[in-house]
Amino acid sequence: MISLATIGTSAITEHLLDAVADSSRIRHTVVHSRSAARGRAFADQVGVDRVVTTLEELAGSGIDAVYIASPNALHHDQARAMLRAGKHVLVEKSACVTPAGWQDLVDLARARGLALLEANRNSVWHPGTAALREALPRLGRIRLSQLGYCQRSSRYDRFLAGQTPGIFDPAMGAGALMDIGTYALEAMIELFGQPPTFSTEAVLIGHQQPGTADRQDRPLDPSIDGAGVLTARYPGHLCTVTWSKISDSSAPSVIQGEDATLTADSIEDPSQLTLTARGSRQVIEIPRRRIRDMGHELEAFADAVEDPSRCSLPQRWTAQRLDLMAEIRRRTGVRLAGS
Ligand SMILES: NC(=O)C1=CN([C@@H]2O[C@H](COP(=O)(O)OP(=O)(O)OC[C@H]3O[C@@H](n4cnc5c(N)ncnc54)[C@H](OP(=O)(O)O)[C@@H]3O)[C@@H](O)[C@H]2O)C=CC1
Ligand SMILES: O=C1CO[C@H](CO)[C@@H](O)[C@@H]1O
Repeated sequence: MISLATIGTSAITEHLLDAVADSSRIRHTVVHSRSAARGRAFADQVGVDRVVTTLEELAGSGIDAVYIASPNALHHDQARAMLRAGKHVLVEKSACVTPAGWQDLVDLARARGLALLEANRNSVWHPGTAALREALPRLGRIRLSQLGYCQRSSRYDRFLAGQTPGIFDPAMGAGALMDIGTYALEAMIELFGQPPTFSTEAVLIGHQQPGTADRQDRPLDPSIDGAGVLTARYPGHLCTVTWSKISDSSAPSVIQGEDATLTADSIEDPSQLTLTARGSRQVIEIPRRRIRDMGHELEAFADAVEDPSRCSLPQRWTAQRLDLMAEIRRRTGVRLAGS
């Protein structure tokens, strides 16, 4: 039984713990919070005894593994401290702000024989993503694809009111690309590989500075991306990827081949795929226990703890995506702390 600690006491840790409750291989034993009171309240809610408030205590707490669900900018240092203490690490997306930070963690995990995975819900361990990959050969030559994840953030109103919630804070390694663009880009890389060339644009948002309310064309400071688009050029195939935290889309993701078209209801949590060929239509239902089911990545992590060599391929996908995201930020003028 793998003894697991959690870092972070927000809703996503609760989702992960729903999956832990279903697992016969992982047990939640320690809660880390910066605040003893918040940690205690969370630990009581999820039925755990031990609460720690520092990484040093966590490192010495006898756990085998850690799930890190703090803001992106903190992931690298927290993961590094845990790997150095000999703990396996499952770290939320985006795993690191920079590709170099991720490579540093991968090198450390390999040197110590530890599992290190990014907690990508829609990586190939998601049965919907796996089904998408399996269906691709039935499409014939792929010519056009549109992948997207656009969801207006519940925290956007606070941003509009002049606050900077973590998810829109450059200091926290956040923004639309890092928060949800990551899912569609991960899918693109897993399905089609790293694009040889691409073009990209972003919608930058920021707080009005005094005296600039009438200057909509003026770059705002500090600025972060609210939405973005990328067009990847593969040989004979164009793939457009869209992401937004300031507007919603219910449009499905679509992959068009010369022989058939494949549609996914959502790219971050595919639950229904439709394969349409001339004159035929096949619907593929992907059973799921709940919305935001983290059970697949949790079981993949348990497998990786048993055999850390299983991390190599997903680690490479993470590295490729973080490289791509760094280049997108460079081209679109998004400056995150530490990058
Ligand atoms: N897989 C998925 O579906 C989802 C993944 N995520 C990912 O989870 C991670 C956390 O996201 P989210 O919950 O929105 O983030 P929050 O800003 O809500 O922070 C999460 C936790 O981190 C701790 N924390 C917050 N701010 C700081 C800080 N400045 N310094 C140190 N610790 C801090 C807090 O725990 P405490 O105060 O107890 O220390 C908090 O509960 C991100 O990487 C995000 O991308 C998020 C949502 C869904
Ligand atoms: O991964 C994620 C999925 O969707 C959330 C919004 O509900 C995001 O904020 C989050 O980071």
